[in-house]
Amino acid sequence: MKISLLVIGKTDAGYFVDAIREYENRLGHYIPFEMQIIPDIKNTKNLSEDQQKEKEGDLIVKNLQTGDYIVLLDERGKEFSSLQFASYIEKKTHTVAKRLVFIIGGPYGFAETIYNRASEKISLSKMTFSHQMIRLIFIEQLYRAMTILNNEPYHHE
Ligand SMILES: C[S@@+](CC[C@H](N)C(=O)[O-])C[C@H]1O[C@@H](n2cnc3c(N)ncnc32)[C@H](O)[C@@H]1O
Repeated sequence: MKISLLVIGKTDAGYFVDAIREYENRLGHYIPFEMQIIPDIKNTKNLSEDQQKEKEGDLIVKNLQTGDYIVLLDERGKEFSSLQFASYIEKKTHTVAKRLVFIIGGPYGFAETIYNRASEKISLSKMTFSHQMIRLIFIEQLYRAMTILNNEPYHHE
């Protein structure tokens, strides 16, 4: 199984870029992982929120592959502890043959078509984070999960 994180827009703040790269590199020692970046939509001023979400949705769909298992990161999704998330990932390694694809929405979230396409929604907190910040929080949690599954002394309860 390969894990993909599909995101909209380049990470522009340098402090996020460095931290995300650090955790991406660490993750690569445990599991095939890629962050796929979909370019930002241009001229969003002329679009309604729904139109922007739909355009982003079309681009998301273009980046999906047959057989992908799709999980949306969404503040209204299911919440896990870090131990529960580790066990969730472990189970997915037995059931997902190809790509486990996590998707982070744009500034207004996801279009209805993307909600319909996904198998699950996961929340990292009831609070809302910026689409840039949630990348780092998610990648760190994924790394934490891999260290838990490998009995390494990163996570402490
Ligand atoms: C600025 S938020 C969009 C918030 C928007 N109001 C909504 O209803 O989705 C951008 C993206 O970051 C992700 N995100 C933000 N907070 C999150 C959280 N607590 N848990 C999981 N994903 C989150 C989601 O993918 C969301 O679509």
